[in-house]
Amino acid sequence: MIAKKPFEIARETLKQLTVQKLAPTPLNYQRIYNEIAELPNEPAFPTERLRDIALALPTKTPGQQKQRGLLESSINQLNWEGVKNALMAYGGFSPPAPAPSAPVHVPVVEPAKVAVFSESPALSAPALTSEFFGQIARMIEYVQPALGRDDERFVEQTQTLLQILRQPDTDAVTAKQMLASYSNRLSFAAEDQAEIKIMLLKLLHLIIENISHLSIDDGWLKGQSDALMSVCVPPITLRRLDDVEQRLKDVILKQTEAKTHAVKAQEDMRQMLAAFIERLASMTESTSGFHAQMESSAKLIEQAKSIAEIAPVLKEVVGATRHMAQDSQTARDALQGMKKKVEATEAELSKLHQELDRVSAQARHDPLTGALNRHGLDEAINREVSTVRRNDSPLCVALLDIDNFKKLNDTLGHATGDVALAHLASVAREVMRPQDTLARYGGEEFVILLPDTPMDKGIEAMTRLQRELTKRFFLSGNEKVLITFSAGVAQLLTNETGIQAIKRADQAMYLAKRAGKNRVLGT
Ligand SMILES: Nc1nc2c(ncn2[C@@H]2O[C@H](COP(=O)(O)OP(=O)(O)OP(=O)(O)O)[C@@H](O)[C@H]2O)c(=O)[nH]1
Repeated sequence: MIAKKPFEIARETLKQLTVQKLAPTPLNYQRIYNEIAELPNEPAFPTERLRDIALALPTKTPGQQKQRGLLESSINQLNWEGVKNALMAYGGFSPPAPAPSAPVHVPVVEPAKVAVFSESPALSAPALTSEFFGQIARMIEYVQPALGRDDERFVEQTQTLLQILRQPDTDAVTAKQMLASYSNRLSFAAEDQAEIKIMLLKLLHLIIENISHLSIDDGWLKGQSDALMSVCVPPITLRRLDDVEQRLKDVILKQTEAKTHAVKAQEDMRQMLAAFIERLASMTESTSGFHAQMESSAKLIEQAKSIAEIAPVLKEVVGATRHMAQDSQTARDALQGMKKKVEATEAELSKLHQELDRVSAQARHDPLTGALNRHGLDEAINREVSTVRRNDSPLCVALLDIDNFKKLNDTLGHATGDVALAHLASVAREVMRPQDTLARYGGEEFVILLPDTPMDKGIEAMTRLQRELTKRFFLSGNEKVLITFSAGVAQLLTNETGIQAIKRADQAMYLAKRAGKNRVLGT
C-alpha cells in the first residue's frame, strides 16, 4: 500500500468530518487524521493545563524550586515521564527503581538529582517505605527519655504514633497528620523541659545561698527541706517548682526576721549570764573578806585583856556583819531581777521558735492575698470531696491563671504585680458565694472550689468573675490597670481525687491559654 501524502490525509480528514457530521474541533480533526494516517491515537499533550499546575506549586524551599524547574522543562519537552518523576520528587516520593531486565529510560529527570530535602547529589529522595517510618519511630524513641513521662497525654500520643509508624502498611497521609500534631506537642514539651531545668538551677542556688545563714538551729531548715522534698517527688512540673520557689522565699524572709530576733535574745542572755558570774565573783570576794575580818576579830578578842579592848573589835564585827547582810540583800535582789529577765527571754525565744515552726509548716493562708495556700487547699479539697461523697452533690474545681502576668511585672514592677494578685483575690471573694473556697495555687494561679455546682454553672461563675474583673481596674501610680485570666473548670468525677480534678482543670486552663487567653474552658 502506498503511503498517503500529508495533504491527501488532510483533505480526506475534512471529508470524513463532514460525512460523519462531526464538529470541526482540533481534537476531532486530530483523531480522524491519526486514523487515516494509521498513527497511534494518543490524546494531545495538555501543555497549558500542566503549566497551570506547575505555576500553582509553591517554591518555598530550594528543593521545591528545583523540582518545579524540572517539571516545567519536562512540560516544554512534552515529556510525560519527566513530568511524572518531577511530581513524585516534589511530593517526596522516589521514582520507581528501573527493573534490571528492562531498563527504563528517564530522559529528563534522574532519580539521584531529585531529592527534595537533600542538597547532596549522592543521596536519593526518601522513599516513604516502612523502613523510613521505622527510622522516624526509632528517633522518637531516642528523644522520649529527655522529655520525661509526666505528661500522660503526650506519652499516649507518642505510643500511638510509634504503633502507626511501625505498621507494615503505614498510610503516609495518616502518618503525616499524626507527625504534624506530635511535633506541635513536642515543641511545647521541649520548651517545658528547658524551663524546668532553669528553674531547678535557680532553686538549688536559693537553698545553697541560705543554708549557711540557718545554722543556729537545725529545726529552721525543716520548712525548707520539707518544701524541697515535696517537689523532689516526680512528677516535677514547672508549676510545682514555681510554687516551691515562692514558698521558700516566704520562709526564708520570715526566718531571717526571726533569726535577727533570736540572735538579739541570745546576746541579751549571754550578757546577763556574764553579769551574774561577775556578781557571784564579787559576792565570794566580799564573803571571803568577811571571813578574814571575822578571823582577825576573833584573834583580837582572844588576845584582849579587858572589855575596853574588846569593844572596838565588836563594833567592827557588827559593822562588817551589817555590811555583809546588805551586800547579800543587794545580790539577792539583783539575782531575782536577773532570773525574771532570763525567764522573759526564754519565753520570747520559745515564742520565736513556735512562730518559725508555724510559718514553716502550719501556715494555711497566703499572706499576700489572704487566700488559702497549698496546705490549706489540700485540707479544704479533702473536706469538700468527703461532702460530695456523702451527699452525692456536684463539685466544680476551677483553676485560673492571670494572663501575661510576667509582662505586667516587667513593665509596671513586681510590687504592682503583687497588687494585681491581691486585687484578683479580693474581686473573686466578692463575686463568689460564701461557701466557695479561694486558694492561691502557685505564683499567679488560683483554685476555686465550687460546692453544689454542676459544670455549666461552674463555667458561668468563672465567666461572671471574668466580666467583673473587666469592669474593675486598680491604679499603679496614675495608670489604670486591668487584668484578665484564663480558666479551666472540671467537675469532680466518681472515684476521682480532688488533686486529679485540679489536674484536669489545669489542662483545660492550658488549652484556654493556647486558644488565645481570656477565656474559660470546661473539661
Ligand atoms: N509580682 C509577683 N509576681 C509573681 C508572683 N509569683 C509569681 N510571679 C511572676 O508571675 C510570672 C508568671 O509568668 P508566666 O508563667 O510566664 O506567665 P504569664 O506571663 O502570665 O503568661 P501566660 O500565663 O501565658 O499568660 C513570673 O514572672 C513570676 O515571677 C508574686 O507573688 N508576685
